[in-house]
Amino acid sequence: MVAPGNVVTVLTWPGSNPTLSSILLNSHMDVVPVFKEHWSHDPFEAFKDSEGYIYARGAQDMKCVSIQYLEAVRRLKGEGHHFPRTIHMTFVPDEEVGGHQGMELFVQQPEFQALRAGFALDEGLANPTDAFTVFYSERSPWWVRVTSTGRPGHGSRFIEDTAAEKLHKVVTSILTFREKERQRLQSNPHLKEGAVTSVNLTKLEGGVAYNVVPATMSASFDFRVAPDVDLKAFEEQLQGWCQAAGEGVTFEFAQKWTKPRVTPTDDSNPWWKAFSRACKDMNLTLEPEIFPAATDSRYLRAVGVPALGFSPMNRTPVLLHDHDERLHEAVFLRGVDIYTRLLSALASVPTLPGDS
Ligand SMILES: CSCC[C@H](NC=O)C(=O)O
Ligand SMILES: [Zn+2]
Ligand SMILES: [Zn+2]
Repeated sequence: MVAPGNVVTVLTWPGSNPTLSSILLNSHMDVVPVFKEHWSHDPFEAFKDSEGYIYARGAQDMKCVSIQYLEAVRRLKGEGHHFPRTIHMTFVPDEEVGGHQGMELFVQQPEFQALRAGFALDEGLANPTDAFTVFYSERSPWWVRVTSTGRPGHGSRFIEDTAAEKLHKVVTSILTFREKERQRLQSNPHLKEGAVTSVNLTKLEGGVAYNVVPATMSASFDFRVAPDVDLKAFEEQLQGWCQAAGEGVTFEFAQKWTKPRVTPTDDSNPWWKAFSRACKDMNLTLEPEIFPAATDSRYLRAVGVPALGFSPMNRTPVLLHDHDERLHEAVFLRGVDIYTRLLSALASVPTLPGDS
């Protein structure tokens, strides 16, 4: 148990050489809510239609991956394989709301240290093309609430220095920045979504009556900061926008990740070498990218475990968190084949400098 009511389940397949670090196959157990009325089938029945599409909340995010890990290990064991490195499967809670009651705590516990993870796989995203996306880093979620205070009064008057005017200035600064980043992404075909910083205005709060000018109003933003951004300078920029709007404008964080890490995707990283080699042997095309949102990989990378985000779903639209989340059975089953090969390769990576 990592926190009250939050359990991490670990399944272990011991390797033949216990001095080697292990392979961690992570997946989260929780899913996001549904709007049932917008679904073609009951989202909690895992209904398979006549074409072979499996409809379910979690079909992509990420029950598919948890089951594929289990099936790949089952197959390898059934075929009598035995690898040098231990394989652990971790099933964690709370990912969808930030992992604060899950992986964030687990990586600090002795039980995690005891796993001696050398490398981890975690979730990725579907890819609508023939290729498979693999994620080597993530953007940092910064959830920021800007609160503006000003002079109240009667709604019929030209009150000076109102909370709304100053909040409007901050909103404009931030949405102007948003547009700049959007243009930067749009104008450069080499840039993928995760390589620029995104922001959305997601909440506006304040006011009590039409004819009362409120003394305070707030706006909440979901920033996803690209991993190459200087975070100190970025926070100063936020401060600058608030200050420029006038007196009494402050901000606070509801989420603030400050330890972005990059898992190398070249042959200097033996795990990448084994992973990409196995994919090449299967004729899979890989598209390495930065994960646009946040997963538990960030906690693993931050404690020094190199991690790749990979959900083997090609020719599949990205439907996580969406209505009618679904996955074709053929893609799902091929994913089991893919993990079977990947695990054989990863659990056979020879002794590394950090091992023993
Ligand atoms: C920032 S904590 C929330 C984590 C969440 N992860 C999956 O969707 C996300 O919004 O990216
Ligand atoms: Zn997920
Ligand atoms: Zn999710």
